[in-house]
Amino acid sequence: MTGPAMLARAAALRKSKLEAASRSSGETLFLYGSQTGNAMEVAKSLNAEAATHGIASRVLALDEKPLHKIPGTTKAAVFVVSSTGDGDPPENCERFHNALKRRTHAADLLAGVQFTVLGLGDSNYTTYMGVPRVFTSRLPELGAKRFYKNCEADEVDGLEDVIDKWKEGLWDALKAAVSEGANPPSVAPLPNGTANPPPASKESKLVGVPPLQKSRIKLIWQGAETIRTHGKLSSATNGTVTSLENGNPTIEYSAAHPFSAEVTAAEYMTASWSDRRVIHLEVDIARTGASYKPGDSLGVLPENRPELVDGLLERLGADGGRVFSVAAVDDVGTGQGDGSADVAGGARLLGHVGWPCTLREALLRHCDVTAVARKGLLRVLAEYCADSAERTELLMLSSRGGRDAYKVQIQEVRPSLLEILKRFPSCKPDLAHLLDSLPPLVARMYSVTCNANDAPGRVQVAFSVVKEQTGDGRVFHGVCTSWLERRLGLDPKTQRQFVANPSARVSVPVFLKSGGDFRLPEGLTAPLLMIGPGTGVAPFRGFLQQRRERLQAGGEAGPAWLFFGCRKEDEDFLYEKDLRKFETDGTLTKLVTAFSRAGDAKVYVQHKLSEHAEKLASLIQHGKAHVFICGDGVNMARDVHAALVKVLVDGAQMAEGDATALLNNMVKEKRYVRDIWS
Ligand SMILES: Cc1cc2nc3c(=O)[nH]c(=O)nc-3n(C[C@H](O)[C@H](O)[C@H](O)COP(=O)(O)O)c2cc1C
Repeated sequence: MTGPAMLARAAALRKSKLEAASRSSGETLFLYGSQTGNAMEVAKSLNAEAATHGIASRVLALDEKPLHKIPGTTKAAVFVVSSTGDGDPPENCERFHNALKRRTHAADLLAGVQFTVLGLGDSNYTTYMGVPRVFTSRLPELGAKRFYKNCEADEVDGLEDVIDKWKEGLWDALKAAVSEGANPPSVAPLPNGTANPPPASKESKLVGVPPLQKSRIKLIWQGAETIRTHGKLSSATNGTVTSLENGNPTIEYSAAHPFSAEVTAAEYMTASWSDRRVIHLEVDIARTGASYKPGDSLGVLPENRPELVDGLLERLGADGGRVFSVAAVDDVGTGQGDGSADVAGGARLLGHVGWPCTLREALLRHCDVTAVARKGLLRVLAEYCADSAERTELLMLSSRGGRDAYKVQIQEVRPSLLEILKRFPSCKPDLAHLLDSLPPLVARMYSVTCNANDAPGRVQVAFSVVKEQTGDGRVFHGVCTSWLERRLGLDPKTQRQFVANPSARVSVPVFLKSGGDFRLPEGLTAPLLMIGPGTGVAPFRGFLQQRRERLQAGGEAGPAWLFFGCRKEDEDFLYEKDLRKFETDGTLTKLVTAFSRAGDAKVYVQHKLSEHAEKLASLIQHGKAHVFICGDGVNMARDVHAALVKVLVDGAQMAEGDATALLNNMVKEKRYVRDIWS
């Protein structure tokens, strides 16, 4: 037999073995990649619902189960994935997503695995369904077989209805998929509604209570010794554990592996009398050896408020200083809980917590305890109420029938986990179940606002201190930005600025992330149209520093326009001095400002675009301009897009359809790039 024939035969043999292995065994998985918790909630509730259909399954974040551990152990997989940034993978599926994209796998890597993909996205983003579409195209290329239609749920249409409709056919298809071959794994079907004993009379009137998302994990309490053997630093006094690297150019830093960067400068950029606070922050990254370009972002890993965490520990009656490891509840042989063994069929559960660690560390740095409580979490909390009225109330809030109450009492009022537990005093949740139900505390991304050569060894970012009025008149403080403000010792009332102190250095855990297509075009000739209201101006300061550097090296340059918007010239004109200087030294051809609160009528950047319709239309149509939009709010991006269509209609007498087609084409050519957040 020739070499290639032998290889082909070996591959065929491997494929049939794999197929046979996963036909006769292998589990059903709901795998999610989720940044803000939607996909996680959907996957967890699908997993809980599967039990009501008699299907035994497991739910995992994608990075809890490496790609190479899918074949052989997995029979059917339902992937529920979203995108973040500009078509970027959520933090908890970065590794899986990157592995999936790699072109070096055997074409039959996933032979025998059956799948379907539920993508969550928002069609306002340029790279709509960026990540889910990687899954829908790569899984079959690697030999996996689709057992049910894929679905794309768009935030614009509302996720729930689309997902409910898609779910209708899912269960029969999944049952058929898992029962193909011998010994389908199953559980006795549970009655629809609660997965628990017959409800009390008031409960029985509730409509659409979701099935309970069972705990996947148990906690294994350990001595502090474990921490030392895993090379982490521990502080016996406050029970916190940190695994932050302090500078090693060979390491690639990421959310899972941040760098502890010293703060070198920080100051308010907004007036002392303004209720809006924007902070310019600079950190030292010289020791990382990392490089970046304008358009990239700095990820910051925040901490919850210590008082909140201590209050939670007290309410839970738990000792925050105790160290724990994690094992799967159904773990039989593996999962020694010592941090070295994989658990649950090759998965490392609760990977985002980075166990072993203390309970306080987990709640302080790894679990989000202030996010809007998901219905799945409320359903879990209901399970631990001794008082039946409290249980019924929590079940109602988690139910389909309680949709309006959930909106008002949970989404609008935004109670933290501690506030919910205080409202339901009889609730004594199991710690493992609670930790497994809390969403991860994810990194917050801030656009780099400088050019590397203008701030050697440093990175600068700008961020608004987030505060929102809640439905009951309190103020919700953004986790990361208020943590940074506190950590920097800045005081908005006195406008106290940060002063670097060598004997009391302040550091924050960070990592850099590529901006993808959000880049200053090569060369100088293409006209630039930059639209960045508020902190959306941040990347453009970097673009303009980079452009100035290129201009100094000589060469013909096309025009560059910047549209900036804020409330008032003397209140929140971010980087005013720098922007004006760019205009006077010729880096910027024109700086157009929109002050929304300067006069009687609100003026925004989109209004200013219309004022320059003819010139802008010519730059876009004939000059092949590159258009960049950056800023807070999907609405802003939508309004600016509509204004650009109008610019082409009014300024170049194009038909509306042609104007839209031109802009869509520019998106494809990467000449129209947006970086928006909400
Ligand atoms: C900062 C940010 C960036 C986003 N980027 C994209 C994107 O590039 N493409 C897309 O289709 N949806 C994008 N979305 C929409 C999300 O994918 C969508 O809201 C989804 O429901 C979030 O699911 P998750 O909570 O599981 O992460 C973005 C949302 C945010 C907040």
